[in-house]
Amino acid sequence: MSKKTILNIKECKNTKKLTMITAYDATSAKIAEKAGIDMILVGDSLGMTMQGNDDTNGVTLGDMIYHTKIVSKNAPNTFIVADMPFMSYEISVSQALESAAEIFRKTGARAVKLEGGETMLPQIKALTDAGIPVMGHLGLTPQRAAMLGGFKAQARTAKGAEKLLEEALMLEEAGCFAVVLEAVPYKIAEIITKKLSIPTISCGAGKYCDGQVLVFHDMLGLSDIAPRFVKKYADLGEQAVQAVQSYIREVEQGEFPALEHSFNISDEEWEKFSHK
Ligand SMILES: Nc1nc(=O)c2c([nH]1)NC[C@@H]1CN(c3ccc(C(=O)N[C@@H](CCC(=O)O)C(=O)O)cc3)CN21
Ligand SMILES: CC(C)C(=O)C(=O)O
Ligand SMILES: [Mg+2]
Repeated sequence: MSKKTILNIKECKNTKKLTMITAYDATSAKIAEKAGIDMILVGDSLGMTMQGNDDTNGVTLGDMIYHTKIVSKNAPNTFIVADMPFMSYEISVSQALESAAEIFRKTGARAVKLEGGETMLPQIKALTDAGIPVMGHLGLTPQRAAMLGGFKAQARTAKGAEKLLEEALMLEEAGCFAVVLEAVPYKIAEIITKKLSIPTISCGAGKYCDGQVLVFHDMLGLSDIAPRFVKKYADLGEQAVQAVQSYIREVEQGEFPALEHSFNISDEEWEKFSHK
């Protein structure tokens, strides 16, 4: 399987559901590529999954570059999108261009994702004009959680839904090749999906979007947070604790390491040594 382009991704609208998962390190990148995912997101959710913070706002451009480089190297045939972290693009168009250029040059990401609607249109236009594909992100935009009153579902009023639809259309017009809709009612996401000609990617936006994204750690049961839109496909966190407990018990009881985990020496050499 070879690396997709933004054209391949756009073509998936109305033909094939797009699948996306986050990855932050070599292990998750290899697993995602081996499984055959369409796109990997190096999400700023790494501030929570990798760094153990309560939000994503502590993540720096340097952090994103570090993790995206590792992911690109270990998933060389998968389309990789890197999140632009908090305050690396909001200040000005030139800041956005410089930050995205650094990500693009140094990491092997094929696109960047940034959060926000109308106020980010100048940044989105400038990046796409400069040749850097942009994935939009609307609805619950975690970098603005403080303004939204927490990690709360969005567009649950008629007025909020109107605004969301308008902004989604603006993002398409500004040049985004796809847009993530996070934590919005599925009926609203369905309407937006029908009105846009670029793919919509659901993260808690229901089944009518053109694709879906989940955080690696959440779907594998390795995460502390559990938004209602996550389905746990495995319980690796619990299995890992049990495995470490078995290890502790076996070491303490002298069962591990056994002979099969140990190196031997030939009898001849042993004789020579032990008579010294
Ligand atoms: N590991 C991880 N998974 C994510 O999905 C994720 C991150 N980190 N970090 C960035 C944001 C934060 N996200 C979150 C975090 C919590 C809820 C949550 O607990 N929501 C509640 C309340 C919803 C409401 O009040 O409307 C829920 O029941 O889903 C939702 C999205 C989504 N993103
Ligand atoms: C949850 C997804 C959409 C994201 O932005 C992230 O992982 O950072
Ligand atoms: Mg993110």
